[in-house]
Amino acid sequence: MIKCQDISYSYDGIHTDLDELSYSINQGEWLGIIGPNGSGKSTFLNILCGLFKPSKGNVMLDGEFVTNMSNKQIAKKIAVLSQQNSYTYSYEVKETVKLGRLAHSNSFFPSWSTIDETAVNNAMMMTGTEKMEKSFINEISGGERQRVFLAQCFAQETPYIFLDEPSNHLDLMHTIKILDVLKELQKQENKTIVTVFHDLNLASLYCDRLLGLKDGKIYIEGNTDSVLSEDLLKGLYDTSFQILDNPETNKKVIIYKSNVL
Ligand SMILES: Nc1ncnc2c1ncn2[C@@H]1O[C@H](COP(=O)(O)OP(=O)(O)OP(=O)(O)O)[C@@H](O)[C@H]1O
Repeated sequence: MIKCQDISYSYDGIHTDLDELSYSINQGEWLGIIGPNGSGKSTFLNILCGLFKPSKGNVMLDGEFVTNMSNKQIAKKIAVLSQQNSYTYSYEVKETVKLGRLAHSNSFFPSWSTIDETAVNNAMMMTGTEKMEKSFINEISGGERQRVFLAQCFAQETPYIFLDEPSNHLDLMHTIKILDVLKELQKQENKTIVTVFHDLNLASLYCDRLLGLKDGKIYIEGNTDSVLSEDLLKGLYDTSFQILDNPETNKKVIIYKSNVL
């Protein structure tokens, strides 16, 4: 379980980018974080996993203060896909996925076990990256690279998986394939998933609960169906939506509305 209490964050020490946010994420649930650009979604995610230290408040991960945990201790618990993954090096795809196993090595020069090899191969199968294992990551497409970084997260085999816009650059088939893999991991291995979503239909389909941020504060939160209401979404995004029920899936369908058509 992750519990954060009164966390605030400022990038420049002047403006408040997250404002006294308190929230809990339960074991085994899929939380979607939604909200307009600049509302604090990525900042919140980075604080939850210890990448950013809050200027105020604290985060507890399974009963321990994140700020008291080493990077390796956190990496054994949380795999993170950031919005912008850097690849200033030109590693091969499989070498890049293997970096996900560093969290589990106990020495500076880690030995490679069959457990590591299996984890990497499974992660590459899950993401459909196995056929490009010898390609260099600076010589593949944006969507292929996104799947490589997702594979790196899966290879880390952590109980928590945090993904900032996982469908970035992915075509529709790969979007569904990856999100289905995550749903299976949640159901079968009780993993806790936290994803930032801009596509509200994906949030509707996959998330158990939604947290809507606006101006660095919690604007709405609750189970997915209760958050996906026309009034609440209009207030969150300052634009209108139509919401229908899909009788086949029992999920809400969000119809985007143009202001000029
Ligand atoms: N590196 C930075 N330096 C200064 N301010 C930043 C930095 N990164 C983000 N901010 C500011 O912090 C606030 C929250 O940004 P954040 O990236 O968390 O928003 P977001 O909800 O993830 O946005 P998006 O949907 O555009 O990805 C914004 O006002 C943004 O301008």
